[in-house]
Amino acid sequence: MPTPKLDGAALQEALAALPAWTFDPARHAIRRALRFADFNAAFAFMTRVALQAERADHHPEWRNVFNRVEIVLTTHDAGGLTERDLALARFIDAAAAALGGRPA
Ligand SMILES: C[C@H](O)[C@H](O)[C@H]1CNC2=NC(N)=NC(=O)C2=N1
Repeated sequence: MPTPKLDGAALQEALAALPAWTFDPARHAIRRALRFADFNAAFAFMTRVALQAERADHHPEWRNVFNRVEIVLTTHDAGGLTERDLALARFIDAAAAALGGRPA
C-alpha cells in the first residue's frame, strides 16, 4: 500500500518532531550525521538499523567513514518524505542514543 509524500502542515509537524534531523528540500529528504566512539560502535549501530530496515522493507541511504555515519531518509517509491521515513528516523534516534551516538 503506497504511503503518500508528506507536504504542508503534515511535513512541518513531522520535522518539528525530529529535531535531530535536517530537511533537504532538493531531495525532499531528511539528513542526520552521527559520530560514535569508534568503528565497531558505528558498525554495531548500522547493523541494528539494517535489521530494522529489512523488517520494515524501508532502507536508508547512508555513508560510513570510520566512526561517522551520515544518513539520508526518503521514500523512493513516493518521490519524497513519507511516514515510513519518520518511523525509521525514530528507530535510528533510539538506536543512536542506546549506542552512544553524538551529532557529528
Ligand atoms: C521492492 C521494495 O519493497 C521497494 O523497493 C522498497 C525497498 N526499500 C525502500 N526504501 C526506501 N527508502 N524507499 C523505498 O521506496 C523503498 N522501497
